[in-house]
Amino acid sequence: MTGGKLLVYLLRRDLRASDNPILHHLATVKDHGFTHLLPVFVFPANQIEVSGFLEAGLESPYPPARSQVGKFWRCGPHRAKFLAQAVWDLKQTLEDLESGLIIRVGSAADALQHLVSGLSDQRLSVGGVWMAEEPSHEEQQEQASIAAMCSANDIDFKLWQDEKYFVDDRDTGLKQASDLPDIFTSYRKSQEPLRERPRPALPRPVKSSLPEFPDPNLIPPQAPPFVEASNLEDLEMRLLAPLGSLLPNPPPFPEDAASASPFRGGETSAWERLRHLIQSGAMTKYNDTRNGLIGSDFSTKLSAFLALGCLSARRIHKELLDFENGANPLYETGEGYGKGENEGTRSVRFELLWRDYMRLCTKKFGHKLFRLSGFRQDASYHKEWKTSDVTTAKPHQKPSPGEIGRIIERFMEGTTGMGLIDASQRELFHTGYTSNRARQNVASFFSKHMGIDWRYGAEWYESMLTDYDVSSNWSNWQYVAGVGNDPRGDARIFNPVKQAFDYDKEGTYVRSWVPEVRGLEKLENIFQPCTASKAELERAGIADHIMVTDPVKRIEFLVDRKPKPPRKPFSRRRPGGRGGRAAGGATDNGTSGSTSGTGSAPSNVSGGAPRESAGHQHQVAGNQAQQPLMAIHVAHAPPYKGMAMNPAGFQPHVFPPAGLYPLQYNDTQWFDGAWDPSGGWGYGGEPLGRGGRRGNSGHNGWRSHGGGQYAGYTPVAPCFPPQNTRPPA
Ligand SMILES: Cc1cc2nc3c(=O)[nH]c(=O)nc-3n(C[C@H](O)[C@H](O)[C@H](O)COP(=O)(O)OP(=O)(O)OC[C@H]3O[C@@H](n4cnc5c(N)ncnc54)[C@H](O)[C@@H]3O)c2cc1C
Repeated sequence: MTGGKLLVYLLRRDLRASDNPILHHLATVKDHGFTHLLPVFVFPANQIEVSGFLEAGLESPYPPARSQVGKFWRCGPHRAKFLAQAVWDLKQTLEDLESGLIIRVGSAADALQHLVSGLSDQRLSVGGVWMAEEPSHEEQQEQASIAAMCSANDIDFKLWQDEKYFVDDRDTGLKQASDLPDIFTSYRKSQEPLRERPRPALPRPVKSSLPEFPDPNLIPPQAPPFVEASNLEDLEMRLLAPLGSLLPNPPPFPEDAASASPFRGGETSAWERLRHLIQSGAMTKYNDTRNGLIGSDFSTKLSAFLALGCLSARRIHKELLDFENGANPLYETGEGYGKGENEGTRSVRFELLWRDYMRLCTKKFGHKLFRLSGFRQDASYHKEWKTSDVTTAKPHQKPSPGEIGRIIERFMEGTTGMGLIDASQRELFHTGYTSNRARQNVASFFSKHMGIDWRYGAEWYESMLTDYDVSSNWSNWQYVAGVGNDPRGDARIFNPVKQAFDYDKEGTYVRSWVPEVRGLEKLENIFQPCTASKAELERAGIADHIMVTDPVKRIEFLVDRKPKPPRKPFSRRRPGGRGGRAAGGATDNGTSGSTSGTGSAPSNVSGGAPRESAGHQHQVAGNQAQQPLMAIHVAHAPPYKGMAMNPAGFQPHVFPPAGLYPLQYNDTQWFDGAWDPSGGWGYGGEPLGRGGRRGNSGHNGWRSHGGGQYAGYTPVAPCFPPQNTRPPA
């Protein structure tokens, strides 16, 4: 091919042939100027351990791919395997198109330099390197190093717009990244109606339409000290071999448990999944089922495909459009075929916009994504996070760094003694997946109940999740940990016991992944085994289990048998106002709430979600119909319960300015309260108006706290003036 001009296309998270702007361009535009195309995928040594590819006796030039804070493998076995399958699937697809893919390990810049030098040795010229842009810090650094390498070798370098998002970057209306609103709802509103926003998906190139793949004999082999994998099994084996045992005491895989996301990596499998979701009606039902914990079809399970770019968000949208418009007979069997957008398809679009938003946050905040204090610019925010690192722990830290280290280990093993958390952590460990509902609870428990440096949790997720995505993972962790873009910050705390009652109504999920509790009968014991009587624990054979003898946290929670008092007639409830969401003070995602007095579970302890549900009102109504008879039990007598609050500095009848103020319950937990001079205290929803009614009964100013569903909380005078939380908004 002397005299030919070769284009190297470096693939990263765009592992697909369909809706791929670079392949589409090469397949459809005549004058791109290249005679040959060499698609390349490099397993990046800083993110994925590549020592399994070493030639015998040689050492890696790269440090182990371990995380910064917890020193976990950055890419654990589930994602490594899924990624290997996705890369291999793309290789086969490109071969079917009469092209191909070469697979390398190391740093992308090193690998490309080696290829460029090797190809020039053969007097073949590399004329260009193209790749799709990624917004995250390391990927940007990688782009810069490849651009520098190209410049040094006099090669054209082109960065393409990454087109795997729902609303294309060029259509958001944001002039620059810093224009992104800090509240998702504001961004969403600026993009609605979502169904009309995405650009059309690009077709898959047809056979022989791509520039010729170079003669394999001319392509230099993998640079030493590494060797190439000979087939998919070999690739998987080399990626998995160095990882060894991930935990000192890994939980055994429970009998009868099954992965909710048992899918192979790759574009082929992504399409199968997408078609199944539409044909089976699962997409249509999505809004009703999305908070499920068990089974494959309660949510789409498209996240891992999206994370690696095996599927683009706008391709999902396109298939949904075809279904809604009755334009593809393949989807005829799906409920609602040809009947336009339904609640399910609308909600899926909504979630895909959340994904966009997380990526735009990465663009806006850059490396702050990984910072302990998160996106917050707020100088008054001084939370002391607990750590297992003796060099950074505060001298007065309790538990000690050593004890925190052990707690983190138990968190990863799933033996904290908190059923929902342990079930989710074991599911994650065994399968690489856990639901969004479970993720929210896990992140909240770790960062808010335990107060441990949330980055350990985020890094563990990075290691374990098959669908790990830098923006979605770190932004969601920040959001739940109260340092990201959740306007409620520290005020949003999930009560994992109440959440288990709400979302694991029969205890099936916890029983499934924590088999030790299968012998217990009562739900409250399953969700927190330490609450069971000695006799019950002995009968179940777990009286000496560490989850029982030394739970990392106890959450006082009463199952109250008292019937719910009648609700205030709707006409007598105050409209609008601040605080909770739609009736019941339910926060995001239809977390159930209650409008009644003592004896009902205050929904806001459980809090909302790092995503709102497009159909939350529907869900809330559903939950209210089956109001759980539970109450949060406050461990200490509430000194101000039912009294007019007279916070320091504020006299009765001298109302403070509108804004957010902290309230305290249980001596340790902090919540925000929102004061609205027109309506009193609201605490529960998003105070700055994400829709919905106030969370509590809030009327008559100070007095409002004592009644309503928040009767269990104890506002105490020392909370004022605000401390340990953000200042009034
Ligand atoms: C602490 C925490 C960490 C998370 N880490 C990741 C991660 O690394 N990768 C990841 O893809 N998602 C992450 N999520 C978001 C969400 O939990 C998963 O996207 C979802 O559970 C994947 O299952 P699904 O595909 O069935 O989702 P569905 O409910 O079917 O949603 C459809 C798609 O919308 C997107 N989506 C849904 N919710 C969110 C969200 N909150 N943020 C961003 N995108 C969303 C996903 O791409 C998902 O596939 C995290 C959430 C939390 C609370």
